[in-house]
Amino acid sequence: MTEKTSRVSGDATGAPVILSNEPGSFAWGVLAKRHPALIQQVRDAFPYGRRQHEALDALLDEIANGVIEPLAPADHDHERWADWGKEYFGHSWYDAPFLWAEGYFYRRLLGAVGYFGTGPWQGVDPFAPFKRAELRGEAVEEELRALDPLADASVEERATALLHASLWGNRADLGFSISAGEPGPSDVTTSALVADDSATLWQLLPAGTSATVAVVADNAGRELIPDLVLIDHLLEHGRAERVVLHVKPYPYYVSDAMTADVVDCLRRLTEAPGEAGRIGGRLWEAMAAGSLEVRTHPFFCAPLPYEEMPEDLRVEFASATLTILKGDLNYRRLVGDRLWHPTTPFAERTAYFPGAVAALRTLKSDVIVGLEQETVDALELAGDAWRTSGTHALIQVGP
Ligand SMILES: O=P(O)(O)OC[C@@]1(O)O[C@H](CO)[C@@H](O)[C@@H]1O
Repeated sequence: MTEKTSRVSGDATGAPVILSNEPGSFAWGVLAKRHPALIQQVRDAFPYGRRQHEALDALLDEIANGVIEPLAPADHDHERWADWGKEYFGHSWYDAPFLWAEGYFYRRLLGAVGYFGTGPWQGVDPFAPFKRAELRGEAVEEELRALDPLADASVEERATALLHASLWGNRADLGFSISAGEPGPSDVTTSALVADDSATLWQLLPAGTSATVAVVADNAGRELIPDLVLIDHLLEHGRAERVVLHVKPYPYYVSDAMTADVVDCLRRLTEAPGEAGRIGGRLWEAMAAGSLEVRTHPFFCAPLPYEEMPEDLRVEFASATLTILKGDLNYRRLVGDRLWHPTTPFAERTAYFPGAVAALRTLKSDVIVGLEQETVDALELAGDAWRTSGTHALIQVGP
């Protein structure tokens, strides 16, 4: 890693929890630079009134100069956050665990713009303009056109291409592009995979069985479209009889998908010509038939690792043949947001998971497990910020 590693706090597991208090570290940069830039983008995208601008100013000031304040007692989720944040309120944002601080930042941002209030801005997604622009953009257009030649490829080639499209779709996250610039769509290849358990993934889903696959979505738009195309492939080729797509209950981490985003993506697909339109039509029917179902749960916006998932979600994942977790944040929550030794076995970190789980993730934060030592050595030798720059990806299956 050429970047400074985040300062951390250790405990009995031996692997330190990532904090944001080391200037120059990735986590510090997210709080000190990415979040203020995001607030500016949101201000520019909406004609907010004075109340919202003042609340956003206060949030910026609190993060830069103050201490973490709790939610107002009248807020609907005050009690939940009072519990999750009791150790951190009254301390600097930079000294709280990075995972917690980011989750709470998004909750406070939504509060500041009136998302949870009773006024006219209730339910207005502050990130919707960015998501919409992406969905209407040339990159999506091109990606949809690229589905046409794939229709003639062999089933195996198609399966691999669609799995990789879903994987690399994770690179196109809007929060990431705030600090990293627009990712180039075609400058990455499978050789950038630092771990590849795709053979195991396909073995878990042999054609013709009655598998249920849970897909825990990450970003909308350029990530969700290839996720949906992969889901269509699983259903169409009998690798799954039923797919449950889990999305966020409210706007989160800039471009995370909610039900409204699934609807927008399905419309985008159905309105497209050629193969994309046919896939969109099939998915629309799958929704009506119940073989594709969208669900959400408050835990998806909780600042907690999956190890602490509630019982109803545990039962849900236990009943799936395979749960596919998309993206960097889900990975951090799956293995724990800590500086593990990179060769710590993925199976060890996911042993608590109630069923088979696959992570499809481009690397956009310091957390990593399950690598071979020679892979780590080669990555370190290359000298770039391989853990955080989104140039590398992984497919890992456990436990
Ligand atoms: O979960 P995603 O969309 O793949 O990534 C989320 C992300 O952009 O947000 C965090 C920093 O804000 C990082 O963990 C990661 O880079």
